[in-house]
Amino acid sequence: MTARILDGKSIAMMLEEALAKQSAALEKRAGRKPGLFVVLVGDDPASAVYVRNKTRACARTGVNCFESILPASTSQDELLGIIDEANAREDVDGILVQLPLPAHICAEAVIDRIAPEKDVDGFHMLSAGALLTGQRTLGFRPCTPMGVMKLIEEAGVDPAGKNVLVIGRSNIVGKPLAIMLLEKHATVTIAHSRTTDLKTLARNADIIVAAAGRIGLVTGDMIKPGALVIDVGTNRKPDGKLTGDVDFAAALEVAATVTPVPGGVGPMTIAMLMKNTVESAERRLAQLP
Ligand SMILES: Nc1nc2c(c(=O)[nH]1)N[C@@H](CN(C=O)c1ccc(C(=O)N[C@@H](CCC(=O)O)C(=O)O)cc1)CN2
Ligand SMILES: [Mg+2]
Repeated sequence: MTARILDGKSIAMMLEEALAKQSAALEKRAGRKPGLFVVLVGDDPASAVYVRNKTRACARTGVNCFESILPASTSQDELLGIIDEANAREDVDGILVQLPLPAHICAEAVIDRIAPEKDVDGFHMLSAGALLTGQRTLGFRPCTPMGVMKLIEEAGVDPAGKNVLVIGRSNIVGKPLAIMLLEKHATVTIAHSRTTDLKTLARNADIIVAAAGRIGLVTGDMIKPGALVIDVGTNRKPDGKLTGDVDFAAALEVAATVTPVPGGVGPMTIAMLMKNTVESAERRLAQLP
């Protein structure tokens, strides 16, 4: 059996084409493009790549990108001041602070300083609460879980009644994704570093989402034949190449559908960021007197 490879890059490009039309129509009504304010602190090379990919996606989707690239020595108070300024700007619909931040800065304090109506990363406490309580008109949903849900839909799999194993319990991926899957009536198990017998849980799963950040975590013998396997991992191998958490070649032999790394979840994350930004601009325009 050779699984279908779900091409996140081309799905993301199709979504971005639709968003470009939506933002062009919005620009005609509002007299300005949607605006995204992107903050990068420090010199983490991976973060620099992700921010560059986001600014390119802004260009493709007709979103104005305002970049604030700050040295690693930036203080928390300086950063909070920059957030306050972006919160007050009329031409900024979305604000994102690229994570991780340098160790001397408290990420939670910075994220919660972002005006909730501009929290297009969906990391603010209000967005998390809205997700947990199923409110769709308040806050935003985090981009990677949104991208995973879209990939599941594109795979033609309805999560209702399915056993889904989410490996990883981060605030960015595992926890919000579990809530979104529950909303779609899946039976969700969250596995993490203290989970015993991951193999038995995985063998029972109709859908596996691997988001633990460990090369080779999901091996072929852990996958139920015919399962959908979504790989959120972005790990660097010693040769510098990017790889996921799943043994991709082995998964192809057992699963029905598998996402690749690169070219799976990553581009979907960025497309969903653009979606949230355009949605924020729509909401803010609708509230003008
Ligand atoms: N403020 C945020 N910080 C972080 C987030 C986030 O959603 N918001 N998520 C991750 C990193 N991330 C987005 O920022 C992200 C990671 C990977 C990709 C991606 O497109 N990956 C490509 C490969 C890119 C490469 O060559 O390195 C792929 O998988 O095809 C996009 C976004 C942590 N921080
Ligand atoms: Mg990917």
